Amino acid sequence: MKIALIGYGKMGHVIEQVAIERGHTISLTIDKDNLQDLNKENLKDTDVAVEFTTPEAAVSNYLQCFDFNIPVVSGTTGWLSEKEKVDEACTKGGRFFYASNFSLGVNLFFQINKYVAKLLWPYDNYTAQVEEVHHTQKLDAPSGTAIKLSEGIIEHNPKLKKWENYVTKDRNILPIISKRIGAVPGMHSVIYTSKEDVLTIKHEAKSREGFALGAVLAAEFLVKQDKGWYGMDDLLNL
Ligand SMILES: NC(=O)C1=CN([C@@H]2O[C@H](COP(=O)(O)OP(=O)(O)OC[C@H]3O[C@@H](n4cnc5c(N)ncnc54)[C@H](OP(=O)(O)O)[C@@H]3O)[C@@H](O)[C@H]2O)C=CC1
Ligand SMILES: O=C(O)C1=N[C@H](C(=O)O)C[C@H](O)C1
Repeated sequence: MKIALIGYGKMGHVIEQVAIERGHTISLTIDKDNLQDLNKENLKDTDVAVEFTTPEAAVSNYLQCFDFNIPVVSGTTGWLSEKEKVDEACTKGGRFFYASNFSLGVNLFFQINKYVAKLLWPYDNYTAQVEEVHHTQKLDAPSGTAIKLSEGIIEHNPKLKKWENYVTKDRNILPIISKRIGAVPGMHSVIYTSKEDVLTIKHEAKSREGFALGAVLAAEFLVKQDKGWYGMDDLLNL
């Protein structure tokens, strides 16, 4: 496959490595300083774009690619308040694959998380909390993964009404605690605490390679699909 990389930062570089290892070529690299190169002429030899940029840039990058009939895989977090625009574009012909976290382990964690939430919610002695730790360059908080974990818990716990990104003793609110430390690639925990014990489910990324491999596998999957919005549950048959 010929892959256009949109966003050539920490993730863009690791995706390039993994894509080449899997026999793909990079047809185009777009970063903040050459945005004008994202055009029809430059994309004519591209099969799929892989987009890891910023919350502000992501949606306009997707829509531009769809206009040129290029399918997009994206892992950029923090833009989902604009989800409707992308939904609409996908009904009109856009091919899109989105995951807030492309690692296999985290996608299994999403499933385990819902199961544990279903088991534990009737026990009033436990209170839940989500914690995420990332490198100090991360722009958004809470992380996209922490939001998805929290939505999974709230879906299965009728006592919880919403999540908030602060510590609270309100038992109707699920707190998400965000920490920014050094170069941590990504750590997520769901913690249930009672007077007697603590039950923790935790995922720790050792590097960015797991995210990059997931994104390249998603690109290989997306080029074979029809228009629409896809995610890791489609890729992994979860
Ligand atoms: N889904 C997943 O599995 C993962 C998701 N992420 C998410 O991916 C995103 C990127 O992460 P990361 O690579 O660490 O961040 P970086 O800051 O290292 O890279 C982002 C790159 O995008 C560039 N950029 C900014 N604006 C534009 C634009 N309009 N068009 C094209 N490129 C642009 C930046 O350029 P410049 O430096 O010049 O500003 C930078 O090189 C984040 O939202 C992060 O949360 C990260 C890891 C895994
Ligand atoms: O910004 C990052 O680095 C990461 N962002 C994603 C998120 O917001 O969930 C995924 C991963 O944890 C790394």
